[in-house]
Amino acid sequence: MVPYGSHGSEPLVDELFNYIDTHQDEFVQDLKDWIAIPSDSSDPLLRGDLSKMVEITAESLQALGATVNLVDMGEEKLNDGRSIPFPKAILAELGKNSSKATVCIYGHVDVQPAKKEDGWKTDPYNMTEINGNLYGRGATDNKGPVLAWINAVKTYRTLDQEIPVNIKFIIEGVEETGSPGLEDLIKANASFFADVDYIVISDNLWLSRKPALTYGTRGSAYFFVEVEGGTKDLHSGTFGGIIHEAMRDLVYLLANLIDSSGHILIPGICDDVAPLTEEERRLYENIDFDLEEHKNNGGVNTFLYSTKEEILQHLWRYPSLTIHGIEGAFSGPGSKTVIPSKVIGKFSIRQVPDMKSAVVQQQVTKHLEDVFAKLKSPNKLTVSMQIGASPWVADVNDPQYEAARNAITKVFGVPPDMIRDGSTIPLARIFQDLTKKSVMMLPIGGADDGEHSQHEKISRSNYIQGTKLFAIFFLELSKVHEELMAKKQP
Ligand SMILES: NCC(=O)N[C@@H](Cc1c[nH]cn1)C(=O)O
Ligand SMILES: [Zn+2]
Ligand SMILES: [Zn+2]
Repeated sequence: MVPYGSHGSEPLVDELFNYIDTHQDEFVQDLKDWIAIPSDSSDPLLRGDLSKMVEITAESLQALGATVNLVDMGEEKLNDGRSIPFPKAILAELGKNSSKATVCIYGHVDVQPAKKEDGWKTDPYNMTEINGNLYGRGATDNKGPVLAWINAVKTYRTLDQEIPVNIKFIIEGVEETGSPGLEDLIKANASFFADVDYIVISDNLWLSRKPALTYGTRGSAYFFVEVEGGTKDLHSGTFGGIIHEAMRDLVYLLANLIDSSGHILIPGICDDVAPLTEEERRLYENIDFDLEEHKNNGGVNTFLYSTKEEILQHLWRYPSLTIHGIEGAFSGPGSKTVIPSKVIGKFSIRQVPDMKSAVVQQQVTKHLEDVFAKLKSPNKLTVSMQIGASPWVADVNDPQYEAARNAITKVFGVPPDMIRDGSTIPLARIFQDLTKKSVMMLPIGGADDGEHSQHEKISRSNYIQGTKLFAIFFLELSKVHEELMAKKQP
């Protein structure tokens, strides 16, 4: 095995890049195999596939020489009272050299739901390459990036090159449902994380065609608001006009959450939002972000705001409220004349610094109860917060940010934009709070990848260049870590 540094770094970089370029079809085939497994964590019927996906990931890590531990995550209670096991989480480690930095990579192998009937042009579980893009559910969120890390490690192993850092992996299978049980897992495995110096997450997108480094995410407070009218669904010809319909109450409640200009109607909800400083305001000016392209990526005509600065601030540093759906409502084709007996409205609030989930829960519950009281309805209202994930913001002066900036510049020829993300990675803040370690997000997905949407994809180029980025990041991280350790020597 050739130790890194004994022959200068550039020949090694060339060797790594060359291997990755010449083996790219193999890496693409691995992604196709992974996407073929419908590991949708929201569907209890697919729990077997999800567990299989976790096992396959564990086997890939074992094949790299990692020690792999599959950790039990307990059981999920379903709405119908049944319980099914959560997929196990993977804790794996590769290398235990105390003179090297230890980096912990987090990812998830569960995916959002996807059906061809939702309007996909291709089968979401049969990865299809069109014009350099790899289409399939999980391509960018998050199977592609997880595999890119595995590819990077595999490249070192196959070339018999020493990996310049110790690597740990934490891979889970329920990120898309809010990572239940992950906080307990980290607490229960404190010794696994004790020697970790840096935590890296690659589970988001660039903002433009320029590579990015992400130092913050919004949180998520996800609510169910249930209105129960009677014991069974009824015929609207037989009961319509003589009863208090649950759906009418629910629609009224949902309509009182947000107005048409995007203003959240819950009293006090913005009280704790951190004020915008002059220094932060200036940050938005230099970020590469094309509003027209973003509209195009989303397939929308008009945004609620007209300037780049306003749009970025409303994605990153102000809360938003989205109504996602209604369980129990008639939603199929045709004209069914039903009165649903029980309906559950689902909405979430993307929380920002310095909002707290417990305060948000109390404000939302009180508001909905007050609005409901005005209806004088005999129906039963229940409000519950299903997910309470906090926002996360990191210190961009941490050494791993310097290493990532260097690696990005080497691979893509330009330094990254420093960005935040409007979505939620529950683990980022949990890790930061529990381990007090530096957390960074190093995305490889393109701005137009369409996470959670129809036609999700990752480009072949981002997947392969991303694999190179991760391989070079190990080298750059070992350098900045060594410098840091040398400075700390008396
Ligand atoms: N790629 C990260 C991601 O999509 N995370 C989910 C997590 C979540 C939040 N509430 C429910 N799930 C996201 O929607 O941000
Ligand atoms: Zn994700
Ligand atoms: Zn996701």
